[in-house]
Order: sequence, then C-alpha cells, then structure tokens
Amino acid sequence: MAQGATQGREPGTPRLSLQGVTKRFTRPGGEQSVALNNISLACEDRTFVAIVGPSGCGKTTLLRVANGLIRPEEGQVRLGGKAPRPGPEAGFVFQSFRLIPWLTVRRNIEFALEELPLSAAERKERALHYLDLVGLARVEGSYPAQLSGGMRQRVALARALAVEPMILLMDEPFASLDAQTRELMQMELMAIWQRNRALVLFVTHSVDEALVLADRVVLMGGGQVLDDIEVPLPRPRFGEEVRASAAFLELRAYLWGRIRDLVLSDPASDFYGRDPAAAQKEASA
Ligand SMILES: Nc1ncnc2c1ncn2[C@@H]1O[C@H](COP(=O)(O)OP(=O)(O)OP(=O)(O)O)[C@@H](O)[C@H]1O
Repeated sequence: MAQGATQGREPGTPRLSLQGVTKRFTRPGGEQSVALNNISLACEDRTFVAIVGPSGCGKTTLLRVANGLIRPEEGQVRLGGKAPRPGPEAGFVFQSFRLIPWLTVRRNIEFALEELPLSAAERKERALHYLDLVGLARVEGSYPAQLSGGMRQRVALARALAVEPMILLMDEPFASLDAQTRELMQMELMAIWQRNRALVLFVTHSVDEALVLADRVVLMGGGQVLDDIEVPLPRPRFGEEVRASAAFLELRAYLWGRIRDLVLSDPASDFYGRDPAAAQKEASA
C-alpha cells in the first residue's frame, strides 16, 4: 500500500485534492440535485480520514469522484497529481462485499490483480499474503457463500489491499456486520493500516467508529464540508479509558449534535422539523 509516495507530483502536494468540485445529478423527473456543492478538500498520505454526515449529503459521491468513477461538472480532482481514473490506484471496499460468487476466495483476489503487471505465480503469492494478513489464508479455496458476513468483508478488504493502492476508499464497509464482528474488523483494519499506511477515506454513519479509527473527521452536509476536525485522542482507542475520556465524549456529543441539527433542518429529511426533546418529554409525561 501507499507505494511511490511522491511519484508524479510536486513534493508537498497532497495525495488527494478536490478544488471547487461540484457534481449534479438529474433525478428521474428531470429535476437537478446537487450532490457535491463547490467542495474543496486536501488529504495527505498516511492519513485516516473519516467522512460523516446525514444520509444523502454526498459522502458516496465524494468517494466516487475521488477515484474517477464519476466526473464532476466543475472543479478539479487530483489523485497523486493526476486526474483519477478507476483502476488499481484506488481500492474500494463497499458495505455489500461484491465478491464474485463463482470464484474461490483466492481467485477473487487474483482476479482483482489482473490489471497489474504480475505473473500468475506472483498474483497467487500476493493473494495469499493479503489473505494471511486478514487471517483467512486457511479458506483460500472456499467460495464466498461458504463464509460468514465478517469473513466475506475481510476477503473484500484483502482484495482492496492486495492491489496496493495509493488510496483506500471505504464506503460504510462494516455497516452490515454485527456489533462484535464490527469491532473486531475495526481492530483488524487498524492493525493493518498502522503496519502499512495508505491514505484511507472511510465513510461511516457511526460517529463512534469515526472517532475510534480516524486522524481526521470530515463532517459533510448538503454536499459541502461543514467541519474538519483533527482527532487528538491517543491510539489505540478501543479501550474504555479512551472511549470514556472527556475528549472523546465531547467530540462525540459535538458531532452527533451537528448531524442531528442537519437532519432536523433538512426539508427533504423524514425527520424535518421534529423536536426530539419535546417527543421525549411527552413520552415520559
Ligand atoms: N446516480 C445518481 N443519480 C441520481 N442522483 C444521485 C445519484 N447518486 C447520488 N445521487 C444523489 O446525490 C445526493 C448525494 O448522494 P450520496 O449517495 O453521495 O449521499 P450519501 O451521503 O452517501 O448518502 P447515504 O449516507 O444515504 O449513503 C443524493 O441526493 C442522491 O440522491
């Protein structure tokens, strides 16, 4: 991961930069929606950036613009100094694992490596190396349907890592996992990232997850960056001392408060205009 850190760009320029990026979509009725609204963001190598914000605020669109899957109407995106193109420069991990059901676990990873200049033997070796890293070398010959959800997500992670991308884009990767597996996956991801750091953009609806994992939390709302917070907490952050610390709880309350206010003030939201405090008072009366 994160090979050739300054390759193809001026020293000191960020790994990923978005400048004045606007992306619009046309809804089925012909109405235009603005998914990204003049957004600017710079991310350095070796940084773990979490992106949080209400549903529909543009988080997934940001990831898709960052790896060139979609092109914005306005503004400039640079990954490693160049316009991004979908391919091995960026690894994508989704909430749904998107493994190929008729290929074994190892073949799923080898398939992702076919775009790289590697021999079949090198592809096999690399696939096994990354499967080993996520603790799954023993199931290399199994098919995705024979694995648990957590195992499938680890295969998806190994597949993204195996390409050794400049940037790892993770879109709510652990959202479909049970709470215990989710925490184990967070620990696994942290261990891998600390050994072999790439720039990670990690979209999550969980403020706790963002604070446990990230160096920086970017808060989005209405297609814009509303806040960009350095997380000053010591690592590792999985223990109770960190999660119960005043700094953690303060940041958590702040981010939840901002997201709640954004949801309640958005006319397109199902919760628009509600007053949760009044509802709570009524319920307890
Ligand atoms: N392919 C598309 N066609 C039309 N509209 C789209 C498309 N992709 C995204 N949008 C719209 O762009 C806006 C931002 O969507 P996006 O998926 O980026 O939000 P999000 O923050 O990732 O949401 P969620 O948290 O619910 O996944 C939404 O209004 C969405 O409906």
